[in-house]
Amino acid sequence: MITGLDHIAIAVPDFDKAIKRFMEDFGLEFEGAEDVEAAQTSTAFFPLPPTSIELVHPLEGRGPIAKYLEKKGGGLHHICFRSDDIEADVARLKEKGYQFLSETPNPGAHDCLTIFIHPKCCDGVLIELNQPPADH
Ligand SMILES: CC[C@H](C(=O)O)C(=O)SCCNC(=O)CCNC(=O)[C@H](O)C(C)(C)COP(=O)(O)OP(=O)(O)OC[C@H]1O[C@@H](n2cnc3c(N)ncnc32)[C@H](O)[C@@H]1OP(=O)(O)O
Ligand SMILES: [Co+2]
Repeated sequence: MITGLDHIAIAVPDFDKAIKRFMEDFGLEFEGAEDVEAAQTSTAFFPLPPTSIELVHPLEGRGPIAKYLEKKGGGLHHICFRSDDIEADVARLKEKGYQFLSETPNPGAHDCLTIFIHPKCCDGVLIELNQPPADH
């Protein structure tokens, strides 16, 4: 079951500058940065309960965010729904015809399991589902 809006992600061409902007100009709490090798992405989180802002930037210049930045320069990249049973939600949504971008969930930030639905399935919005670890 989907239980909340875990985060809203923004793709940024200058990671340090964007972190500074969200901290200093918008006054948000900076939780920290985390490189997610499996997603070839550097992430930075700003908790804004009950959700968070996630900044995403290419890790070592490669991966999906690099391609997105090449085309668009930056912008709102995806939204992420939190799930309490990601396998069940994936199965349920697959039955309805949603196309997932991997066969199974992969490691994401904060030790979550994470999987993406193709934007063409949701009116052009890239949707991530994640499930926090059991001890979260
Ligand atoms: C998991 C760690 C972390 C976390 O929260 O825990 C993250 O969130 S990491 C986030 C980075 N990871 C991903 O984005 C993985 C999923 N994304 C992909 O697999 C690709 O980016 C994909 C398939 C969405 C697009 O890749 P492709 O190689 O097909 O790129 P194209 O440029 O050819 O795009 C095809 C088509 O999709 C549209 N598009 C691309 N990105 C987005 C987007 N973020 N939002 C909406 N639409 C998007 C693009 O414009 C093309 O549309 P078209 O009409 O065909 O021109
Ligand atoms: Co995300």
